[in-house]
Amino acid sequence: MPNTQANIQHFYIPEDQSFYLLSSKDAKKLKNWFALCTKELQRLGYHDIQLIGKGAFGFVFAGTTETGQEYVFKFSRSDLPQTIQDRLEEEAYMLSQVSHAAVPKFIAFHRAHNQSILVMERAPGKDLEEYSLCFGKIPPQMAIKVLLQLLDVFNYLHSKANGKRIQIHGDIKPSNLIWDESSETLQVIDWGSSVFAQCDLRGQYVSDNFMDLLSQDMQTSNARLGDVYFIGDEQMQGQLSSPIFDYQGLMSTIYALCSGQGARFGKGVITPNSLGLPKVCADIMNALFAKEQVNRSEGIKYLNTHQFYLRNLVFNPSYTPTETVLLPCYLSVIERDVETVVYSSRKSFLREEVLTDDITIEQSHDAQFERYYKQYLQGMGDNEKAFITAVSRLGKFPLVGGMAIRWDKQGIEVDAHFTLYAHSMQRSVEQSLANVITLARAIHRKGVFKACLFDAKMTQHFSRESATDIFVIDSAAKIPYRVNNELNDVQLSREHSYFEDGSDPDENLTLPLGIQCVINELNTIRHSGCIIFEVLSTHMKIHSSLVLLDESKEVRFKSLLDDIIRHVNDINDMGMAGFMKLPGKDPQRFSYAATAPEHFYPRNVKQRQTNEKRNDHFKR
Ligand SMILES: Nc1ncnc2c1ncn2[C@@H]1O[C@H](COP(=O)(O)OP(=O)(O)OP(=O)(O)O)[C@@H](O)[C@H]1O
Repeated sequence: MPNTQANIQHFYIPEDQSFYLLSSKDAKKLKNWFALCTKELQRLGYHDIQLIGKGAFGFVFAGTTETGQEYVFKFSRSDLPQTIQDRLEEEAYMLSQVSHAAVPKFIAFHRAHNQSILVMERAPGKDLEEYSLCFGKIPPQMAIKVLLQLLDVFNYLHSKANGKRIQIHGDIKPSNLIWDESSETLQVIDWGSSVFAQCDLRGQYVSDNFMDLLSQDMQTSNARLGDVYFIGDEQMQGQLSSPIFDYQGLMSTIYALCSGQGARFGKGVITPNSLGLPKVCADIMNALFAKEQVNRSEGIKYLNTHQFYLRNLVFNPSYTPTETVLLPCYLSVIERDVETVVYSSRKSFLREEVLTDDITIEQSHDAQFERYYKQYLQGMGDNEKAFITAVSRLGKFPLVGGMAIRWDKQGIEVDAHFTLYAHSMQRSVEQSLANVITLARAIHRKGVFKACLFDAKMTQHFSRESATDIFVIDSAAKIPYRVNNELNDVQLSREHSYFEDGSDPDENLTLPLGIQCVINELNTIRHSGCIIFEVLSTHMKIHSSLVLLDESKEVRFKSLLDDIIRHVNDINDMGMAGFMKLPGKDPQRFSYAATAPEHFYPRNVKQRQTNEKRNDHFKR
């Protein structure tokens, strides 16, 4: 088991280490590495090389062959332990075993200078996580298409026909499904968790003969963990590998896509019955999410025997359910590329939860498991995990701002302000914000949760040789801000300092008096946003997203921000400290609610459609 204590060092943990938050040395190393990969691929005769994705294990490039075929090159991260890097070769082998139209073909596996590269065909389209971030919750008719196509892949994968071994994918989730909008077809990628199944769907050992059974250690699971945000109980508990894993991944995927979330944890609050799905689909989802294994197995059986019924469900393309905006997001006048990073007080949020070891599988060397630990999800209840995950998802939009949620006896009080830099994503962002609120309403606790979203491209970096040296300050270093008069009618903003309720456990950096005085004076000028100081032994970062709301004070505001830079070398402590100011009118209040209201796809759509058609005809 990884040492939890050792992993929990900083409170404000970015979801993913943004390139823009790396020290200049690390950023240069990564840039050089990308350049090297690109050069290497060009040398091999590929053109139009671009970085198209990154995951926990590696980076993915795309390139085109001389004959115009598009390939994908998956590089393992060179900073991972060798045992994990070797997994890419196993992934290549498992992919090479698959021959299905919905799976990109394996091309080659190379190892050069300690660097492994997996080459495969490029699946056309967008991965479904990105798709759902762009367009929000997917409609039920699309969900059914995704579901049926995945069942078709499973049908092939899990079959023993023609001497084939039962293979499981083991990591079905939105970002591993590439959706081609024009043909409405999907392709399944990322075979890094794929194994040959030890059991079939009925739980019978899979083996061709008796001797095989004797020679195999049937007590030890060969399962890979998959993504902890999407896997089911069987895989999480390290049971023998079976096709059940894929059905759990499938249902988590459909659930996440239909609810606009990035995980399955919220299913007890944003229930399958609240997603606007046809009742039969919600029933199947409920069965697959059931606590009792027997109900889950029944659900899979039902799903497989009722595919015909699902295929023939009728939807009304003009039907759009009404949606309530619980928290608005404001659109910036200018659209631009923002590298959003979320810093939140999730560590103190978790600290209140009882830490229990709910994982029994020996997974200490699994990178996914590390990620789970790093994000402090282990030991939390499902609703809390869902809430934290929903906040993290906000960081995937070009969105800046902040939010403070306070739980009290009557419910929650929410102070928030968000600005979105891509107008087309407004619906998706507002759905994600609504999810944060719905999940917060289902959690009973006392205290405050705070989250700041800022653009990592605006972060100011300072470096020094060692912890006892002073930081080198570039004369051009400036804390950026923008001026906005649009919010002038808003009442004086409320400050949310992380110190506001006395000494905050999330704060472990003591700022020098000079900076504290500047912050106090800044607080008297109408502005919103956040400023966060992060001091490491040889690297210091000042993250910010400041909006001045009183133009008449601009000269003073600017000079105070310059004063902060001047005082940087008075800091003789390490850790983090931050301040957030929200322009909030009155904070919004919401009562507690254990679950979202029920909502199914309306029945008799066919009849309504026919009536509508008849009326249309009549009008003509
Ligand atoms: N064959 C492919 N065709 C198109 N896009 C691909 C392909 N393979 C990978 N990608 C893109 O690269 C991203 C990362 O790839 P992949 O999921 O295989 O990496 P990983 O390191 O295993 O990620 P994870 O952390 O999800 O396990 C995908 O989400 C997808 O956008």
